[in-house]
Amino acid sequence: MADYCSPSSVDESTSSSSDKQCQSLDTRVFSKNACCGTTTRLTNQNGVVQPLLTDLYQITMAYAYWKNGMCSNYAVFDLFFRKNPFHGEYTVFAGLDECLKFLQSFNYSHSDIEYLKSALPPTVEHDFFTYLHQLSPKDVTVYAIPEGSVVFPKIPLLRVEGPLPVVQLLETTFLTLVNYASLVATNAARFRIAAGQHIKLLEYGLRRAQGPDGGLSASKYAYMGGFDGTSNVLAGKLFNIPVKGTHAHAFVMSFSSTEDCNLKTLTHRTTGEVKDLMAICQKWLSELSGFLHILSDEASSGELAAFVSYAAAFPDSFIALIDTYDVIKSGLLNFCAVALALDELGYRALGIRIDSGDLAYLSIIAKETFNKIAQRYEYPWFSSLAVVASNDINEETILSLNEQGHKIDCFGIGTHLVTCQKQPALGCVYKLVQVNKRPCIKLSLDVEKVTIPGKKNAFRLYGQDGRALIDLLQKVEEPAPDPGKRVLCRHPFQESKRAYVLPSKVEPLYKIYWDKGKICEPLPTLQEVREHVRQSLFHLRQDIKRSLNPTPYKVSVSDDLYHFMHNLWLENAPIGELS
Ligand SMILES: Nc1ncnc2c1ncn2[C@@H]1O[C@H](COP(=O)(O)OP(=O)(O)OP(=O)(O)O)[C@@H](O)[C@H]1O
Ligand SMILES: O=P(O)(O)OC[C@H]1O[C@H](OP(=O)(O)OP(=O)(O)O)[C@H](O)[C@@H]1O
Ligand SMILES: O=C(O)c1cccnc1
Ligand SMILES: [Mg+2]
Repeated sequence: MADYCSPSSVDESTSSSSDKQCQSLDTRVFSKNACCGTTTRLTNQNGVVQPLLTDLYQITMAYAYWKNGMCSNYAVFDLFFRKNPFHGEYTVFAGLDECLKFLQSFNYSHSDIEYLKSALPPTVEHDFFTYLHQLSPKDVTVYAIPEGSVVFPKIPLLRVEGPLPVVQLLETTFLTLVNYASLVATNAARFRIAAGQHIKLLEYGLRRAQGPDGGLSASKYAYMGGFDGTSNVLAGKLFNIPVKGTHAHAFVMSFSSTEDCNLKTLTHRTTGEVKDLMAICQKWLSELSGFLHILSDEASSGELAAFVSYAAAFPDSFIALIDTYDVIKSGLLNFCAVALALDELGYRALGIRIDSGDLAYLSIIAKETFNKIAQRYEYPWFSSLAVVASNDINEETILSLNEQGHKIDCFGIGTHLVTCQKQPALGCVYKLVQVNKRPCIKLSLDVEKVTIPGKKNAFRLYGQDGRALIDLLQKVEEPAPDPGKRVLCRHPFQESKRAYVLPSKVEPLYKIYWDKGKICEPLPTLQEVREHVRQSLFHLRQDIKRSLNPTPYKVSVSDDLYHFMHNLWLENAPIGELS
C-alpha cells in the first residue's frame, strides 16, 4: 500500500523495519509528524480546564458543607456510566490523564476568588473564600481503571475519596473530561472494528466538531481509539499524532486551464535535469486516453493544471482529489497521467481521494484502472496506489461497503466521528457511595439507576481462552478472587440471576493514580494508551463487539456485596401503605 496510508511514524517501539522506512517518508509534507523530538505529555493541554470549569452548585454545596462543619468528612464518590453508547456492549475509557493533570494544577487563583465573591450572594462569609483559596487535592485519593481499557456499565471507572467538599468540587470537571473523551474513543474503536485492522483511518473532523475544544479532543481520542492520523495540525503538535491530508476541491476549482499552471517544470530526482512536467503529463494523457478509451477532451484541463501544480509542489507525495468534475472521465485520467509523468522524473505518486458518488463502485474502477496500467506498462507499483474515500462516512457505511466489496485503502472521517451523531453523549455520573463509615445508596423507581453503595474493588475474570468472562464488584474488605477457584457472581439487581465462574486469570481493575497530592502511577504516553485500547479490545469476545445486536457483557457483584446493597436498600426504602 502506498505510504500515504502507511503506519504512523510514532507507532510504538515495536515498529518493524518497513515501519521505519515509512518513518522517513512520513516526515514529508503529507504526513508530517510534528513531534518536535519530544515524547513528553503536555502538562497544560487545555487552559480551559481549571477549577471554575464547573457547575455553580458544586461551589454552593461546598459553602454549605463548610458552614455546616463537614469539611473533614471523608467521602467516597464513584464515577461510572449506566449504558454503553452506540447500541453497543462496550466502552473505551478515556480522559484519566487529563483528570490527573487537572488535579496537579488544581488551585483557586486570586482572580477566581474575586470572581466567586461577585457571583455568590453577599451573605457568603469571607472565611469561606480563604478556605477555597487554600484548598488543594492533597488529601484526595483516586483509584482508577487504566485509561484505554474496555469498560462496562456500573463498574466505577474512578473511585474518588477525600474531604467531602473537595471531592464534591471535582465532579463536573471530571465528568466533562471523561464523558466526551470516552465517547469519541469508543466511536473511533467502533470505526476501527468495522474497517478492520488493515485499513487506514484518518480523522478529518475539526471543521465539523463542537467548537475548538471538541475538535482538539476529538483528534486526540480518535487516535487513542485506533485512528492512524488526523488532519488537525494543532493536535499533531500537541499530542504527537501523525498529521496527514490531501487537498480540497477549491484547489482544483481555482485552476481553469493549463494556462493557470505556473509551475510547469520539475527537476528529475536523480539526474537533476529540469523537465517540462506539463508536457510529459500531456503526452501521457493522450497515450492513456487511447488505452483507457476515454476522450481526452472530456478531461478537465483546469483539473490537470491543478494536479500538475500540486505534483510539482509535492513530487514525492502527490495525492489528488479526483471527484471535482467526473471521477472516471476526468479525475482518474488526469491523475494517472500526472503519476506516470512523475515516475518518468523519478518520483512516486501516493494515490487518490474520492469524496462523492458510489465509493464502492468508484474505488473498484480506480483500482482496476491502476492494475491495467500496471500491467500494460509493467509498473507493478501502480497497483499499490492508495484509494482514500471520504464523504459523510459512518460505521454503517463502512459495514455496507464491506458487504458490497470495495478497494478503499483509507477512510477520511469527520462529522460522524467527532460529533458522535449516533449518540452525542455518554452518561457518566458521579455518585456519593460513602461518607465517613456510612455507606450511601441512591434509590430510584428505575432499578437500574439505584447506586451500588460503599467502597468497592473491581476485578475482571478471564476464561481459559484468554477472553474476558465477567467483571465483578466486591466490597473492599473481601479478598480478591483466586484464579482456578470458583466464585459466585450475582446480577446486581435480579436475585435469580447468578452463576459460579471459574476464572483462569483474575485482573484487579484499579490502580491508585493520585495520592498525597501527587500522581503516583507512571502515566503511559498517548501511543501506549492507544496500544492498550487494542489489547483490551482483543481480549473481548467477538460477539460482544459486533455491531448488530451484540451479546451483553456480564457485570456482577459478589454475594457479600449483593446482600449488603439489598439490606441497605430495604433500610432506606419507605414502607408503602395500601388504602
Ligand atoms: N457504495 C456505497 N454504499 C453505501 N453508502 C455509500 C456508498 N457510496 C457512498 N456512500 C455514502 O452515501 C452518501 C452519499 O452522499 P450524497 O447523497 O451527498 O451524495 P454525493 O455523492 O456526496 O453527492 P454530491 O455529488 O452532491 O456531492 C454519503 O454518506 C456516502 O458516504
Ligand atoms: O464528510 P466528513 O466525514 O465530515 O469528512 C470531512 C469532509 O470535509 C471535507 O468536505 P468539505 O467541508 O469541503 O465539504 P463537502 O462535503 O461539500 O465536500 C471533505 O471533503 C470531507 O467530505
Ligand atoms: O486532507 C484532507 O483530505 C481533508 C482534511 C479535512 C477535511 N477533509 C479532507
Ligand atoms: Mg463532504
